[in-house]
Amino acid sequence: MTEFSRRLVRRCWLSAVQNPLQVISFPALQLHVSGTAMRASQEDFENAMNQVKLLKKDPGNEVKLKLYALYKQETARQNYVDLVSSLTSSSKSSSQAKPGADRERQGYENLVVTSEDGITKIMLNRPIKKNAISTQMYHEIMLALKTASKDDSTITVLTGNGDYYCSGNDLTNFTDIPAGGVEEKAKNSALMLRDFVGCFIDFPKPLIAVVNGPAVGIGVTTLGLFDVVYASDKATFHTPFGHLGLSPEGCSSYTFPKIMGPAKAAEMLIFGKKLTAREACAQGLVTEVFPDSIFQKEVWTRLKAYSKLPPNAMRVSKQVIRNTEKEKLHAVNAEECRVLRERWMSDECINAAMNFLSRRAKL
Ligand SMILES: CCCCC/C=C/CC(=O)SCCNC(=O)CCNC(=O)[C@H](O)C(C)(C)COP(=O)(O)OP(=O)(O)OC[C@H]1O[C@@H](n2cnc3c(N)ncnc32)[C@H](O)[C@@H]1OP(=O)(O)O
Repeated sequence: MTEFSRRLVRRCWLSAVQNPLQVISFPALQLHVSGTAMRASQEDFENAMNQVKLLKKDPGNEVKLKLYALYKQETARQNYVDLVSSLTSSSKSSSQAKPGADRERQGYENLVVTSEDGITKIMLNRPIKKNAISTQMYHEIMLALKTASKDDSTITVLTGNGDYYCSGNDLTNFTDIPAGGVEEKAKNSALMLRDFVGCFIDFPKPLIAVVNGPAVGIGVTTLGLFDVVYASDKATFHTPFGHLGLSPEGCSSYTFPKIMGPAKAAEMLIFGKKLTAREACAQGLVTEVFPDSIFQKEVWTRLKAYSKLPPNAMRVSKQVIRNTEKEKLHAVNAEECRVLRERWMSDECINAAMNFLSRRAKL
């Protein structure tokens, strides 16, 4: 490693620890002082990124992840925009509901959770990031599901705000490396993922996915654990695990072959074949597809009718259908998380995540 890159890496690391919200600044570059904060200009930042690409020696996965964690901090201002956008969409969503009839649950940063007409609706609300699931969102979704499992609604719905249903795991989740390094990160992530998927396996009431747009990764794999999946004809279903150096999760290694047969499941889970909504419906992953123009109206009319059915009968029927599988599903979940823990530490996976973060690759 050259002296420059050593200083660059050290500076990045110190910057991350000391100034988590400060725009990245590099010692080899001229710094601009604005008020009390020191900020590198956009040009400085781009120069530094180019210098990193020119490093002769690979600084290793851990350092690369730290660099990209800092790279993402350049977008701290974007977080402000995200937050404002989520506030705007929350108020839009509540304005669609009848005044006074809708009970909005407070305290979620990236979800809007409402209960009305016997239906608890959990809406992923990070449209500017295509509803990618951040670490905080995993915890929020778990909390929302646990709360919904005990509330007085009869059915629970998961959907997305904006043009996407969900773009999968937030690929910046892995740039936040704890003191114990990548291994500790992988261990913690596997534990969190196991709990997250466990909440879907154990959910006691009818669980319905209203897939309003494209679904990626874990947004697709968990669909095998829903009771009913309605999709807009604009939705697509993509599990690009091969491209990302990953392996299946969400119990899809078990549910997908069962739902669509092993060959179709392999095309999706090994080769990352993207399905249209109609293909996903033909293969049994989706219950019914609706033209996007009438999707919301048709689906919610139907769900409101379903929500009036006797709640205990619905609950018991779900249990009869699902309970024999529960133990198997928990075992599959544990095994998928064990394999993923290894995958997350692999060069294949780390390089794929960095290619996305450095804007070199998209699906
Ligand atoms: C942590 C433990 C649990 C782990 C569980 C594991 C799960 C596995 C998976 O889920 S694998 C799937 C991971 N997802 C992806 O690989 C999708 C990556 N995203 C894309 O390829 C594209 O963004 C897109 C095709 C979804 C949409 O492309 P489009 O051109 O329409 O839009 P943008 O790319 O401009 O996206 C808008 C902003 O949203 C950010 N973003 C989108 N998806 C993600 C994501 N998954 N992670 C992080 N960020 C995402 C994107 O970066 C843009 O942000 P910007 O405006 O700041 O640039």
